[in-house]
Amino acid sequence: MPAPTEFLTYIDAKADIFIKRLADAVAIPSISGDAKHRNDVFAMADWLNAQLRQLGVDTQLVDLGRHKMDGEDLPLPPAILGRIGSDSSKKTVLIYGHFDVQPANKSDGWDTDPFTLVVDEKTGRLIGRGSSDDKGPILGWLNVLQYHHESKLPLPVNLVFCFEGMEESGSEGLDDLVRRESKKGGCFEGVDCVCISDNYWLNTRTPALTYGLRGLSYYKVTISGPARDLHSGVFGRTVHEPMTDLISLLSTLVSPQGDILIKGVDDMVPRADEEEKAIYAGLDYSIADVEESAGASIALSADKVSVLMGRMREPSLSIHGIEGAFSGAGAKTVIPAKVSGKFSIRLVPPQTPEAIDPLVIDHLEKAFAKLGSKNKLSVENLHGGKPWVADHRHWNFEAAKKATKAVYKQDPDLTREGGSIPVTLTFAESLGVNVLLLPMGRGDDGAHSTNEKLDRSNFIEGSKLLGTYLYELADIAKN
Ligand SMILES: C[C@H](N)C(=O)N[C@@H](Cc1c[nH]cn1)C(=O)O
Ligand SMILES: [Zn+2]
Ligand SMILES: [Zn+2]
Repeated sequence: MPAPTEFLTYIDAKADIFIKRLADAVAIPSISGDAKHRNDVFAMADWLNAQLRQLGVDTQLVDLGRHKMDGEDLPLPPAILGRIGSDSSKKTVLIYGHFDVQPANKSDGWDTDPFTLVVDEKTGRLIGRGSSDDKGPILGWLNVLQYHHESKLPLPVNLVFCFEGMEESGSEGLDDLVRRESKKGGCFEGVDCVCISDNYWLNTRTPALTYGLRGLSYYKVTISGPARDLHSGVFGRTVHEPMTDLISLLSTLVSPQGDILIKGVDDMVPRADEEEKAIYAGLDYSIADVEESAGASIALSADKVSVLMGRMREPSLSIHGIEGAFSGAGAKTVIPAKVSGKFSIRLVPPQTPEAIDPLVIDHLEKAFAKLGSKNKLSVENLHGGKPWVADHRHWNFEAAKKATKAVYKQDPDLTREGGSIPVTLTFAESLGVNVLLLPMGRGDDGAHSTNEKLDRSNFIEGSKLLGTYLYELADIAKN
């Protein structure tokens, strides 16, 4: 059964109201990685919970306990579990999304306030933190619900929702909840498949279905020594400087060409054969696409296949920042007493955080010993998640392919995502069902970056896509 034409026209007709709702969601700065914003993540959970309830979803807020972040003991934001429909003749689809966002400050280089959604009428861009990652896609599901609620039409499938507020900070507490609720009698019992809309097309033209994610291992390496910050004129060339040690250590991790220099990490991954390379060669992607979304001509290679493999099927190591370093305006002549370098490794099968941790720690300890410094080293793993790859020949993907064809009049690219959604593998393993990633946004949305946006057409056509996918699933269930 195709999606009713009325559904498609309804989504078009209500576009401005849906954009207003996205503006309300973006206005809540639900930054999970910043203790100062923890109340906002709670406020965002309440906002979303109220929206779901208004649209007929039976929900509960689940307390996930507490955790330590940057030495502070904090309450974890609740997960929202919901259900609408319990018709045993219909398929049951679990929808996951996250309502937390990455940090954003105007001073990072945003052109506008990150938490005020700007509708750029000229370009059709909806600009604001979380517009693409992941508030826009979550609101896409609300748009689908709203049509059915207002038209008093039953959904073509039963829906179970699992929304969390800690995805950008390691999904703390969620794995246990998913495992618990997947058991007999749990909220997820009877789920036939999972759909996650939380990644991006490869480019700006071709819709995508995604069957793989990289995992993640995030590290904080701290060097401390002096009892306090020191004057470089008084102590320079007199003491071991933590920042000098840290920069030396960080420079041993990865080459400027992206090769990971920690022994054993790159070697863990089997090489791609010609058949696999042909998959990457067939994707609608070019070096111009990567350079356009990066905003500069800085691709590591001129070869499309090697660039795509670097993003989709190889591990990568990125250095993110240095806590405790002087970063203000002016020229302060300080020797910082304690500095922490933050870096992460994106993992691919068969790598896991457990297998990578000892290699990283051993590497850092040996490299630090070589410096002959009297400072102190400590290494922490802040969070991690395993990589995931799914069977894209499954009926869950077939339904999404048909829906894409119906809405976008195009076949989707089949992609593996370079980013991570830690809970994906937990869903796949605990429920034993297929998981599909159905992205709403484009490759140039700038998720995690400045001026994050979602194109109006992706929000509106993407909402149609999510609804149409549910109808295609119901159709497959009947045949
Ligand atoms: C792909 C997804 N939208 C996303 O952005 N995931 C994050 C997850 C994460 C882990 N630590 C911090 N964030 C990502 O891939 O970075
Ligand atoms: Zn993200
Ligand atoms: Zn996300």
